[in-house]
Amino acid sequence: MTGSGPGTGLPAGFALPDAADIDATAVVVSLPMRTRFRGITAREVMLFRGPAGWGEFAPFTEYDDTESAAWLAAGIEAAYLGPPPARRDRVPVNATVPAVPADQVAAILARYPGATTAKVKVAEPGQSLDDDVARVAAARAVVPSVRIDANGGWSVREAVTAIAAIGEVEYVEQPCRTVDELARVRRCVDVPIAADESIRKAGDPLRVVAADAADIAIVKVAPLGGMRAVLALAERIGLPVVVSSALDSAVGMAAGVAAAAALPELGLACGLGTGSLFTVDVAPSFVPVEGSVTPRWFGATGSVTGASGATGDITAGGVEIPGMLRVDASRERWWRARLARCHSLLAG
Ligand SMILES: O=C(O)CCC(=O)C1=CC=C[C@@H](O)[C@@H]1C(=O)O
Ligand SMILES: [Mg+2]
Repeated sequence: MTGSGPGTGLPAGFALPDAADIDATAVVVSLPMRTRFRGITAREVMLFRGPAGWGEFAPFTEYDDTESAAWLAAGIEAAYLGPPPARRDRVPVNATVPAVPADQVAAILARYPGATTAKVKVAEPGQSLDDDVARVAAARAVVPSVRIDANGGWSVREAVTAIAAIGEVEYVEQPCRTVDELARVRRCVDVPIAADESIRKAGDPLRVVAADAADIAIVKVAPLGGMRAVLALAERIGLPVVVSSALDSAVGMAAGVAAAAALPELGLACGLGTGSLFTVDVAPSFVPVEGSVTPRWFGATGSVTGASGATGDITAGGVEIPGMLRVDASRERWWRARLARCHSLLAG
């Protein structure tokens, strides 16, 4: 059985491990968050171990199996192949500011020591442009460079108005939902446009280039099918890239940092500092030092304590999962069924 193909990122000829092998070491945890982010206050992730270390399978719960299969490929790549060779030992990261009231921004930025760039969420449903302007201004008061992410929340007209009101930013990420709208906004404003959902959720991630819709590509390891898929896309897309997290645990973050460390060129800060959004993680988070994080891999060496198919603590390869983070039996069954379905899609 091989697992290569579009959207998986696994190399041709790679022997897909059996679902039962993955299931045997799989653990599902729920990481509590300090601040609501993309509508959630706890992040569920499934973790498993292979010969190269830990891998993560954590598509957001509302994602369907077809989209989620790429996330499984990324976890399998991590656990069975490990990281590609690194070209640098420091990866600059941005601070990530959720759609909080402006008076909370400074406290959030304090968790990113030395970061000089903040990515501020805007266009949150139920909030106003004044809220966005105030939040961005609060970030600008602390860091020299601010980028914003609208997650497709604006129409073209709203985007043009909002960008003018918000003022100078490094770039605007996904101002509108579609590629054509991005292209239209890009023609109307001077600020660079970054594509995120238009790449990670697209049938063809290169369409943003053909449509002249973006100046910068946001690339994420899990949705794109793995570290090697990100490197291949970065080579083909011909735009500066920003490797960002998918709200990963420390295990998934290790893959994001490894991909960023392996890129031939990295000129922009990456969105890999979201470990700070969790109150507790499965390993010490990638907390920035002087604005950068250091690649680290959660390997397969050392003893394993604890069993996956039960409650209780598990430690292995630098990962420490306290039993209290593990989900209840019904969530565990849901994740294992999802794993089996996505594995079938990869195998097929
Ligand atoms: O880029 C960052 O600073 C952090 C990552 C981040 O913003 C996201 C992670 C996960 C899901 C997404 O809604 C969100 C994004 O849109 O980029
Ligand atoms: Mg984004």
